[in-house]
This record gives sequence, structure tokens and C-alpha cells, in this order.
Amino acid sequence: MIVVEHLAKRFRVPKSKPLSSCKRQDPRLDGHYFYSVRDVSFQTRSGEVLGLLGPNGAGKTTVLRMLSGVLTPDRGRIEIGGQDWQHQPEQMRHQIGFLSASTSLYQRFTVEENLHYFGVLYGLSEAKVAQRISELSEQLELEPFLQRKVGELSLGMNQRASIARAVIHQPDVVILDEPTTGLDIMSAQAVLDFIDSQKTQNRPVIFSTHRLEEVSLLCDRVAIILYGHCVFEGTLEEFAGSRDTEALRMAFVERQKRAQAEVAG
Ligand SMILES: Nc1ncnc2c1ncn2[C@@H]1O[C@H](COP(=O)(O)OP(=O)(O)OP(=O)(O)O)[C@@H](O)[C@H]1O
Repeated sequence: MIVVEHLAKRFRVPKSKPLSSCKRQDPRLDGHYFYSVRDVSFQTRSGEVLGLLGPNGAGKTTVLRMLSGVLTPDRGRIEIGGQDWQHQPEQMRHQIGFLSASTSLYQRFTVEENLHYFGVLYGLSEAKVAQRISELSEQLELEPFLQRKVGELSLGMNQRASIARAVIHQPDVVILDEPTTGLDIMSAQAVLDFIDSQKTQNRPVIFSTHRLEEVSLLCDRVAIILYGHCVFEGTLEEFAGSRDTEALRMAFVERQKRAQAEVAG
């Protein structure tokens, strides 16, 4: 079970850097600080997939970076499997597999060499590393390019290898930031199948996306982030009355319009 309560994160606005007009009008700008995440709460159970939705700049990546331990929240609480992040940050970091846009691999190493390197870095034995590489190769369809250098891979291959790197240590929780963005159909499908397979292993997945078809297909729950606030958290049926993509789209547009009107008014 993952419980996130009242997360908040602000960043100091550098004096030297002029803000865009969009940023200057953003209600989250307050004095010298930009409040990227104001108040976000949600929860998800083992074997559930939670989709984090919201327009560009809503605060999704900042939430995921706090969940994965990359950023420390200014406020709020994160509990994973009954343990509080704040009290056991190192232990918790090992329980999480996090893929972000900045998850990178060594370009001159092959995919297998990269996975081996990161597996050893996580303290896995040689036998365990070999077992994980074999499992992940199958799950993410890496076999055809396992021996190729990362610098020669397509975007889709690179993303699948990066996901394998993120979960090489068999974490209890998988967190993926826009995992299918920019991918071709086959690579995107391999990533979606991987997320789906986590359900059968009873492992919770939290992922951000702009694609409602993916939410409809995979998610048990959604959390909608607008201007750094969580404006909805619950099942798809509670959100849109059904899992249908069009129903989700209408519910999402309705929420966003309402939030914009509240901000403007
Ligand atoms: N380190 C930082 N310093 C200053 N502002 C930041 C920082 N990180 C994020 N922000 C700002 O916080 C807001 C939320 O950013 P975030 O990346 O979390 O949004 P997002 O919902 O993931 O957007 P997208 O869908 O485009 O990826 C944005 O306005 C962003 O510019």
C-alpha cells in the first residue's frame, strides 16, 4: 500500500532568470517562490495501477520525484508498505524503481553490460543479476538488442532498456514518468504489457501519462493534478462513471475547465 498525504514542494525563483509570462500569471507564484506542488494526496494498493494525470506543468513529475526520493517534500507524508519515507529514506530508495526522463544508460556499454552494472551497484549477486536480466529481457522484449551498444539504439529500445535498469533490483513499487512518450507502437505496447504484468506480481505501479487510452486500459485508480493540487483521487468509475476513454476525456476536460474558472475567479 502506498499512501501520499498533503505533499507540497516549492522552488525559489532565481533572481537572475526572467520568468515567462505564463509563469508570471501562474497562481502558484508567490513572492520569491514557485509552489510546484501545493497539496497532493492519493493512495494505491498492492497490484493496483494508479495513473497520474494533469496538463503540462501541473506538478506530476515533481510529485513522482518526491515519491522516488529524488526530491525531499517541504510538507506531507509518504508511506510505502507501512513504512514512513522520512524515517527510512535509504531503505525506501531500494524499494522503489523510478524511471524519469533523466534515467540514463552508459552509451558505450551494451544493454546487458548496463543492466549488469546497475544490478551490481544495487548489491545483487552475479546469479541474481543474470536471473533479473533474463526475466526483464523477456518482459520488455530486450533480447534482439541485449548485445547492442546503447548509443546505437532507437528511442523505443532505449526506453525499454531504461525501464529494465530502473527495476533491475526488483523493487516493491514501480514509478514511471511518462513511460510511453515518443515511442513507436510496438515499443509503447511492450511498456504497457510490462506495466500490466506488474499487476499479476502484486506490485503497485504509479505512472504519469497524457494518454487516456492507457489509463482506460491499465489503471485501477487515477489522481488528477491541476496547478499543484490533487483535484480528484479515486477509481476510474468514480471519476468518469466508466472506463471508457471518451468518458474519461469528458470528465478530465470538465475538471480542468472548472479548475481554470476557479483560478480565474
Ligand atoms: N527545480 C525546479 N525549479 C523551479 N521550478 C520548477 C522546478 N521543477 C519544476 N518546476 C516547475 O514546477 C511546475 C511543475 O513541473 P512538473 O515538471 O512537475 O510538471 P508536470 O506536470 O510533470 O509537467 P509535464 O506534463 O509537462 O511533464 C512547472 O511550472 C515547472 O516549471
